[in-house]
Amino acid sequence: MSDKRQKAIHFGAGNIGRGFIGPLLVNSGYHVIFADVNEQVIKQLNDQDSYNVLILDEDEEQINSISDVSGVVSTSDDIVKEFASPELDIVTTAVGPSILEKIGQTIAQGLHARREAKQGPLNIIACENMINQTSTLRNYVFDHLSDDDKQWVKENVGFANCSVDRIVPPYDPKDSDTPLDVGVEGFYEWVVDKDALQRTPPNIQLKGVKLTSELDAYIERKLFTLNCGHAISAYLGFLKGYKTIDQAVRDEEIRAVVHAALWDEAGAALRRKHKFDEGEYREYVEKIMERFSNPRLKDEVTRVGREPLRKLAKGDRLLGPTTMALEYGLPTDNLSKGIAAAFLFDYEEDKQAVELQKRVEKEGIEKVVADITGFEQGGKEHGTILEAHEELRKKYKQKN
Ligand SMILES: NC(=O)C1=CN([C@@H]2O[C@H](COP(=O)(O)OP(=O)(O)OC[C@H]3O[C@@H](n4cnc5c(N)ncnc54)[C@H](O)[C@@H]3O)[C@@H](O)[C@H]2O)C=CC1
Ligand SMILES: O=P(O)(O)OC[C@H]1O[C@](O)(CO)[C@@H](O)[C@@H]1O
Repeated sequence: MSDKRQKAIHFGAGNIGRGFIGPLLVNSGYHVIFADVNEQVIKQLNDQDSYNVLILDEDEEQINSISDVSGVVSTSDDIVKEFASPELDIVTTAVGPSILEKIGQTIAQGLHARREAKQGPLNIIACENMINQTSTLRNYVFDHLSDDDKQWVKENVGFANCSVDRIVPPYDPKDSDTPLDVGVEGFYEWVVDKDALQRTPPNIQLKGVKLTSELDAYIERKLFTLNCGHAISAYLGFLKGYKTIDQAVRDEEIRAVVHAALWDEAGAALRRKHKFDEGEYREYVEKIMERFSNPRLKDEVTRVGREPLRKLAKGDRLLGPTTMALEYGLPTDNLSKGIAAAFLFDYEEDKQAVELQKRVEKEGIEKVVADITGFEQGGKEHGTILEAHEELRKKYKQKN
């Protein structure tokens, strides 16, 4: 690697970091420095020349070798020093929404060091499954900056929101040559708010990234279609005893619910709000159903359903489209089945699932549904969810 090569720092050397964002930055010409708390992964990244990204599509066998990467432990001083490097151009994250607060402080220290070193502008993009996650990260960063640093950051650092879509489940180590290898689907979409970006010399063109001034439409389309359908497939699949998403969507009953939720309910609302072309949106939904059906991904329902309280947050993938559909007077029966199934996700290894089940046991399902969804007890939508919950509970939980 030449010393003058432009650098990117990516927080989170996990599935999406190694399987999507890192490779895309490398292909754009950056040397990528992964920053992670996992010291073993960081050591492997520094010890190995490269790792493989395996494309796991049904009709495609492809292996891409990713080199020109290194790692730093994100809690060490090394990461702060990297921020002061003249070659640093972009900082990205894929650590999980709940970790953004923690790395906010590290990024603030890094930006302070960059200002002290009199280095130039920079862009920061958080790639998490959450609406406007970079704005959230920016707030955490600002919590740790002095007034002078804040002024410098406002003038020199672009915080751009984005939408990020590629299914990258944990990869079975038995199937790979090295523990760093990842298995991904061929499809990917990374859409970034172009108006929030700072101009940074020498302006590397990010390859494979779509820049837009209409990010809200892309974010809602992705979260309320791909993530919504995924979550419904996961929760209904879990109830019916399926292990993976492809098994769940091959079940005719589940497939019908997911498809109707996406096309007739969430999709109908999205098409009204964002004026998406009907034909293009239909293709988008069909492509998503095909992606879910990919047996080579072996994507477990418990991974896709992870953290049900986050997924049941207002504005997230289940309640977001439901509220939007209700605003347009559209049906929500299938979305409500997905929501009801989320309340039955009693997966013992998931902390949020355990917490949710404890609340239901203690406070009763009527109250918990009302508190979490915001739909009033006695109201129509609350009733639809409760009815679906009762039906699913009786059918799959075999309790009276
Ligand atoms: N896996 C996927 O298909 C997709 C995931 N996402 C989003 O990307 C984010 C990451 O997801 P995954 O890659 O699946 O998770 P993951 O668990 O595979 O990776 C997260 C990584 O963050 C690291 N980490 C945790 N705390 C950290 C800290 N304080 N500093 C630095 N690194 C830290 C972990 O050690 C881990 O390597 C989530 O927000 C997820 O919603 C978005 C689109 C696709
Ligand atoms: O990563 P989260 O938000 O827990 O949700 C799982 C979702 O993330 C993805 O891994 C990537 O979008 C999807 O496969 C799935 O809908």
